[in-house]
Amino acid sequence: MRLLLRFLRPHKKLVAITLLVVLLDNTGTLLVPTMLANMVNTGIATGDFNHIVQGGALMLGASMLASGGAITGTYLAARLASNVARDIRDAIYERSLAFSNSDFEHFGTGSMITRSLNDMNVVQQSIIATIQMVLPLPFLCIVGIFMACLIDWQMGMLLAAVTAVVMVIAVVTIVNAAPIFMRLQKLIDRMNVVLRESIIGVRVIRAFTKERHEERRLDEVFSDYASSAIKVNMMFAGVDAASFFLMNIAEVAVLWLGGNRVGAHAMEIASISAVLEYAMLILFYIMAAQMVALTLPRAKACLDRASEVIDLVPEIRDGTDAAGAVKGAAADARGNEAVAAFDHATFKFSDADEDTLHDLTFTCRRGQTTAIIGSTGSGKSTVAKLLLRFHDVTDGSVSFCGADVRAMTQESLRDRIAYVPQKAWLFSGTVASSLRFGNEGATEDEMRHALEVAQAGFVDELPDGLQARVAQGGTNFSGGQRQRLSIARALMKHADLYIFDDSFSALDFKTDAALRRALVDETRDAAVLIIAQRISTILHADQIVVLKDGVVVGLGAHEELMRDCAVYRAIADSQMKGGAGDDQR
Ligand SMILES: Nc1ncnc2c1ncn2[C@@H]1O[C@H](COP(=O)(O)OP(=O)(O)OP(=O)(O)O)[C@@H](O)[C@H]1O
Repeated sequence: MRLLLRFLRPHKKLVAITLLVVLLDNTGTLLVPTMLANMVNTGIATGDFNHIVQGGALMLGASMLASGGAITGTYLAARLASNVARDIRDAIYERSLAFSNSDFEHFGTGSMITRSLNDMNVVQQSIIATIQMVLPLPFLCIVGIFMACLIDWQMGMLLAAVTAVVMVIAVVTIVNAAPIFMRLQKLIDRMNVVLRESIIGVRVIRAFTKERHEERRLDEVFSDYASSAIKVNMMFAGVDAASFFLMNIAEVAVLWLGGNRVGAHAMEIASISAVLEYAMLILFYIMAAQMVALTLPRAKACLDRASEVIDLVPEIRDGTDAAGAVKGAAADARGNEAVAAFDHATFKFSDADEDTLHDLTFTCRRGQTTAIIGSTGSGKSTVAKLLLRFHDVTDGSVSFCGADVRAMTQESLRDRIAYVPQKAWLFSGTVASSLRFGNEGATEDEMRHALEVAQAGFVDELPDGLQARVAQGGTNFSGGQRQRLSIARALMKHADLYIFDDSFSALDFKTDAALRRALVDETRDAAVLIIAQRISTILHADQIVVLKDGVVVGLGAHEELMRDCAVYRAIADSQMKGGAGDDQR
């Protein structure tokens, strides 16, 4: 609820106008029965035509107020709900941008999607229904009973008694239904997770002929959802039937007592219809409010789930950029300035038992290429993630241009790093829009130059060239083409540090060598960090860091390592024997 109030606050004016319009709508609705009774009791009974015309005109005014209020109220309520849902979605997305990898893992991608889309739809619909059906209820009950009392106090009391009984039944139903709705929301989440996994992994499922197994798994979650949904609908049906039954009982009671009161000359005949209308109006609104109230626990669960995301304090927090502002670090004897430096850096994933990286010390210098090699799982990509602050070290430090990365803002740090991730991911659009992701204001010449350096000449051969379509994830390109496009995207950025995380693995040896040759000029004024599995890719690096189980077991140039580092020698020997080590530059 706190979250809802927080997001309603910027729309204070719209909230006030909407409530006022809904109030006018209900006022008009409540005036009509009394006006009708007066018109019939006085005008028709006395044959006073003027009174009938005046009464009719007043009724027309009240009806117009009610219907105008209803139309405007519906529009304003929908507008308010859409704005609030949009703002919460924006807030969820904005918060997710600050998430570290473990923050993301905490929620899961499927759940993040459900929270942003499905949950917010529920909230949006609930806001509209609450404004129209729940909020007017106290006003309608109090004023309706009051108007009935004005007509005849015994009839008013009868209406008050019926209203109280129906209210109690409604509250009991709502309390019992709440847990089922909560469960329903969790099951939607679960369906989303399982469905997403099956759709993304459909090729693997087919390749392993696991279709039956997946069908069973999906059927299980769908069935769970279906049985809960059936329970809910049974409850709705029960509530519906009970409400109509009570409405009919109330009608009979009003007619019976009304008849007696008219017989006793305590009330006029048309007043029965006015009280009856108040009874029906109040009971209809209680019934509608009850239906809406049944869904409110679900909306509350959705809001709570949004709060969990929005109020999560991200694992990675911005520094002030003041104390540790990037000031440039000391240069080495050859005048190469330190860009990124690991100083006894240790890192452990929160759910891991052991350190993933342990006591790392090395420096990436401007104008130099540093390479990291090691067996799979040795922690190479984690080094890149620490530099980008997707995670923070658990001990020691990582600094960038002389400042501890934790003292910088994430934006100022990442602005100065160009990163080619291990898994080349491209956003849907065109080749040009993909490249502009790295530099919004890039000219066509700049894009062509980056493509040339990245050996992505194939773009020129596409019928639409730079305007060629890129599917989501870049799936309409081959793995090697994707890699080259994502390298070109990184090159669009003028950075202090270029990180290539296993970015040449899908390239043939010739392209790999040509690309690295072209990169030398392109990255002359920056530090380059290449993470690779192939010796041939890193052979000419100024320094090579050899990782084994998260520990640096060798640091130096190729020849030194071949001489002094058994792990490096073993990797090189295994690749040379396979012929992969031939440098084809
Ligand atoms: N989110 C995570 N939670 C827990 N452990 C993780 C997580 N991500 C990676 N690891 C573990 O950290 C270790 C290092 O992973 P990393 O991706 O850095 O290895 P890598 O050397 O880049 O491997 P590869 O060459 O296969 O890409 C692995 O043992 C991996 O299981």
